[in-house]
Amino acid sequence: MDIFKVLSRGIKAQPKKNQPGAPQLLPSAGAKVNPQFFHDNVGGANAKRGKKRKRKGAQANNATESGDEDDDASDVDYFAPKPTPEELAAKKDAELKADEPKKQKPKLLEENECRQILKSHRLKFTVLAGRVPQDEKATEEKPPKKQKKQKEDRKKQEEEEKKKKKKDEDKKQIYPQPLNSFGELKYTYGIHPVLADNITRQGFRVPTEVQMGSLPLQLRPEMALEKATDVEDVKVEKGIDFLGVAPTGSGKTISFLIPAIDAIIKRRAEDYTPETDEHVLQAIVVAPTRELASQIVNEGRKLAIGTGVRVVLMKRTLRLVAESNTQEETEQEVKEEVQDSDSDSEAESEPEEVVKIDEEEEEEEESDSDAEKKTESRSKGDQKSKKERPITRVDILVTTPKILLNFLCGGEKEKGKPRIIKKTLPTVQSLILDEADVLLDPIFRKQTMGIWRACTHPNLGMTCWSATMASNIEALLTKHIDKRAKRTPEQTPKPLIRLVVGLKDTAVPNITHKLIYTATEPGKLLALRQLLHPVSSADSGPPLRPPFLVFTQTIERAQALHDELKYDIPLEAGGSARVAVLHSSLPDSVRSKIMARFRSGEVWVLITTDVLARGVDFAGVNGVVNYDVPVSAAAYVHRAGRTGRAGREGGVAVTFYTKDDIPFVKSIANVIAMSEKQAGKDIDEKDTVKAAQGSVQKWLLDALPKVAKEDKRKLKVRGVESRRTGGKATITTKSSWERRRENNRREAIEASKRRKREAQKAQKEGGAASEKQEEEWTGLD
Ligand SMILES: Nc1ncnc2c1ncn2[C@@H]1O[C@H](COP(=O)(O)OP(=O)(O)OP(=O)(O)O)[C@@H](O)[C@H]1O
Repeated sequence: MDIFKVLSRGIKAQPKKNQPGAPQLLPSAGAKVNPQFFHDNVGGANAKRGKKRKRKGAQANNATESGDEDDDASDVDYFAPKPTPEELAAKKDAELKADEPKKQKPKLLEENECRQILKSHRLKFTVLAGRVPQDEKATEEKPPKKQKKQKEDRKKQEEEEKKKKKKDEDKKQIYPQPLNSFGELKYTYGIHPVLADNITRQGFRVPTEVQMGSLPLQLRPEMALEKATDVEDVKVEKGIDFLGVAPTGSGKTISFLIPAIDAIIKRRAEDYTPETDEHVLQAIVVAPTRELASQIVNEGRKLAIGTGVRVVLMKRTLRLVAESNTQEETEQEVKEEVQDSDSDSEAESEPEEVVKIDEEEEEEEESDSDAEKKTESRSKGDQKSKKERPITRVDILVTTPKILLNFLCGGEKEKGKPRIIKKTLPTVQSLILDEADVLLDPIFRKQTMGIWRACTHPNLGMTCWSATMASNIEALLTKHIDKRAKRTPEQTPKPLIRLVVGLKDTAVPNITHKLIYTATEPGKLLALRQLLHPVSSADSGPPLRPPFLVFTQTIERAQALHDELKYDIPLEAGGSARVAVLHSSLPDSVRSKIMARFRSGEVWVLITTDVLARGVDFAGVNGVVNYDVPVSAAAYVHRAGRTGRAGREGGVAVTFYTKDDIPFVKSIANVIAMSEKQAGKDIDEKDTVKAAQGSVQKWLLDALPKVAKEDKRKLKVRGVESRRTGGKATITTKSSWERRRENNRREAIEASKRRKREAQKAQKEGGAASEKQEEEWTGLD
């Protein structure tokens, strides 16, 4: 046996298996095989050929990367004279030159091979906007026709257009180069070596599908499309706009951070002079919640180590380099956005908890800065000190929408007044929208659009990311990109390329979904307790292992559920410290502490609202419980996606539903059925859903009622109405009879207290009056 192993034994105490915080319960418990979700075997000889080439290319790159090339020792002359410094320098130069052709002439795959690889990983690229029309003249020169005939022609044309719409979609598909290994980032796409080393240091070995598809196009679009055919009208010299739709936990964050950081390093190298500031705001990442924004900052900082790129989280007290806005049209445009969003009824949206996050953030920020202002005003006066705050030096700014818009508008929104963007950010060349569908949803649309307008650089690039993307949001994005291109006709329009990984809008395909019906609200609590029970007997192999998240509809319900559950974990297993609650009403510092405790595995059950539904990455969350039904299919996808991240197997998503939820469960059941189909769990030969194997019974799926659009919209905004107020808003196992009895008792006690108080008051008043009378009466004396 290795003597060092023997000696080092006992230095580090090994935690016992069932001890609280033992490794099997830490958030790394999920089996991690491959971060990729899809690796289909696409049949045919071509597929083999594609794969073979891929392996060869990857091997070549790996060899270059690790410097493994065989050295031939037979050439070495041990007795040769020592080379002079000049000779050594010349040799180094020659070596560098020999290296150059490798970087300049990377091996690219033929389109056919790209197609096979992209297909096997279920990557689909479509050009949504910005194709440059090739035969404009031909359409202009058509001879005029008679009115009647023109009408008929138009009708025919419309019908044909409808028929061909699907075909056109396929036609617009393109097949760019995929990224076969992270080594290619350095040797083929020329990212900075320090950035490449940071990626390796994070332990990322294989690119996920979204990274495979998006990185080549974002880094070197012209190279990524070099071998693609039918792309003459896709002009990419000025870069591209990009829309990435990929499953939750598939690594979208580094897909947008790597190009952003690399572009900054390159621009800095090109433009640097001793007079210019090293840090110029060049990229903005917008995310809907503070938790997500600070997570992105952390990821960005890890990737930017040693590159000199500064990634900063936006705060109210931050001052940025900005120009005064001189465009008169801005006010009008912001108004237009509001009208657009009002008329848009189909948009997917999150419940008001999400809206609240941003608003409350402002309130908290306000209180912080108020305190700051007070101390400052004591010495120099409020206004003056505000002006003297130093400008923050930043390259990449990560922000929630409202806080940045407030900076651009010079303060909070005043009631009844339109917002005017007073400052612009002309240096920003890249705008990144994470969770773009919710940022472009009516909830955040005005703010997001305001930020977009303030980024006035003529070559602004836009990338949008989410696991779900409603078609109306996509259309809105396309419309605005087109509009922007029209405003600068002298520029070549950038194409908007969309990448969809797997099926659009489906949940994580590698987790188990469970729909559980309980007739009543108290029944849900009992069912959750049954799921929780295995927590205290970890040996029995529970189906839902900690750590897991429990989602409720409202803050009040989250709080109430926490009160009910906090003593359910035995003291020996950690007791009430194992259960925590997190929602937007809690102060920022408390939220951060709970997040840290959950990440470290100290908290096993985290009860929360939709504030944690999007983007937040807890690497090893084993399960998600939807205590209250999610308000939309998209909300289900995002909640369920907190588990099974980066390809981890074994995640479970349990959804409870009661009688009240039946009208709304169909869309969720459909998502579950589709994601199981996508994972290949329940497809028979005829490609139909097998009732027995899937989590959702087919008869149930068919029987569930369809919901009217208006009801769906209401549900998205307010959730299930009965859970907001009244008896059903509270969470308890007590029967309604018991609760009514308790209520009556409470009310009786209250009434008796009130009567007592009133009697005391009356007595006091009576006493005071008689005292006064006594004081005034002087007769006997
Ligand atoms: N190539 C990779 N190999 C292994 N792990 C990876 C890779 N890329 C990203 N990850 C890890 O996968 C996890 C999920 O990544 P990320 O948060 O970017 O997902 P996402 O697609 O943005 O999810 P969501 O839609 O929920 O926001 C992170 O912990 C990240 O570190």
